[in-house]
Amino acid sequence: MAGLAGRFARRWCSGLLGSPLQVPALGLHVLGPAMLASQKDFNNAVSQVKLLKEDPGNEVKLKLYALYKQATEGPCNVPKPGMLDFINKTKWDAWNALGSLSKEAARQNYVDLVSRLSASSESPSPEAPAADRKQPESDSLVVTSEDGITTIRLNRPAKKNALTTQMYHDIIAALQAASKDESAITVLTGSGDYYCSGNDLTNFTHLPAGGLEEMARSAAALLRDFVNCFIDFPKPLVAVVNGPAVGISVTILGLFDVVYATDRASFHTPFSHLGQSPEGCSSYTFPKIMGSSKAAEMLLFGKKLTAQEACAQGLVTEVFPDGTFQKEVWARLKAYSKLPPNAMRISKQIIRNREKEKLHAVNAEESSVLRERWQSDECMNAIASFLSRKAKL
Ligand SMILES: CCCCC/C=C/CC(=O)SCCNC(=O)CCNC(=O)[C@H](O)C(C)(C)COP(=O)(O)OP(=O)(O)OC[C@H]1O[C@@H](n2cnc3c(N)ncnc32)[C@H](O)[C@@H]1OP(=O)(O)O
Repeated sequence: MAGLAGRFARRWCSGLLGSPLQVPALGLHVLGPAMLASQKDFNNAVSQVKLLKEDPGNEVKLKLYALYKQATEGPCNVPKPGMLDFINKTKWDAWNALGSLSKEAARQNYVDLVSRLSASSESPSPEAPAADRKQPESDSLVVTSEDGITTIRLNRPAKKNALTTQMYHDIIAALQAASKDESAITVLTGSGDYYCSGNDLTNFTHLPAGGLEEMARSAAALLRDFVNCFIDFPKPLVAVVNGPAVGISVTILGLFDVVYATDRASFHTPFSHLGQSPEGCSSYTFPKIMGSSKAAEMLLFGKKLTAQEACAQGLVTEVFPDGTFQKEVWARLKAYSKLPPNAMRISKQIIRNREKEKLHAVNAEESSVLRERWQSDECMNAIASFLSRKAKL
């Protein structure tokens, strides 16, 4: 069996390497004619592929192959190979998946992909920023791609990774980019001793010209967009909870596929203490995950769970000793990231899709209730109290 698999792998690789290489069906650029790559750029890219220092892997080679065919011959125009002709059928599927993409757009996507591959194979950093991704506006978020994993890291350790308004925008952009990049898995984690202390409470102190009402309106709109990105995220989404988690960083865990936590982590949703109400679809996901009374204890009374308790309630997938947490979790994720990405994406779709409509409705309702809450005396007093250092949760 192993011999057969080895022969298959060798044939598969040489089959692809023998052909000019190529983009994801996802992430194809739709560009105006003025921005498209010339034939010369394309020819250069075809030559460049042969000079790549590292083997880009079969997935990428397949993309290169499909884009090359589309760019040179147009939409797939040959009969589908038989079921048992694995290699040619896979190549045909990849080409056929490009549908009616124009030759010019395929050429551009091929050139872009090769340029990303060349840049990453020249990068000296073991955890290089994804070359095709616009980096976040501030240093408070760091996005990297390596080994088939895109990692979105909250990077404000001095403030326990509290989420500023800019960070919400940057996370939205990072998730949108990750949904289209070549990684198989996306991870959210934190720098320093905390995973995240939730919404930065000073966000509420930057009052716009329209006053409190306008602040609440725009925060509710941003919250809704932010949570929608998690609901719609198409690839496996993993939380690597490296320390305590508070507020919205806890509630959105119900929208992740897998949650790994250090035994130092805790999970705290002190909404009533803050005069606020649940968000991140937790009013729906938490009762489903842990039952209504356990969910009520967390969401109404702000009961803080230890990592072990959160795991027993089903909010956390697995807890690791803090000393080996990073090593164990990343080794496991690297192994998972080698699994066929399309199979994982499709399986996630089957698991999640029937819930999506419901989750969007819940998100809309929670955001609208919070819009009112943020204008309440209870909420204003709690935030003033935190800011004046009278209260710590
Ligand atoms: C678009 C808008 C969407 C809004 C969505 C709504 C979400 C709801 C929520 O997320 S509710 C949860 C809000 N979070 C909190 O209430 C946590 C507040 N923080 C604390 O209680 C504590 O800081 C702590 C328990 C997280 C950590 O305590 P510790 O004693 O270990 O550390 P410090 O308090 O000294 O914190 C270090 C500095 O970090 C600042 N900081 C921590 N968390 C926040 C935060 N959420 N908002 C603002 N600032 C925060 C803290 O003030 C310290 O700053 P300093 O060094 O300048 O004093």
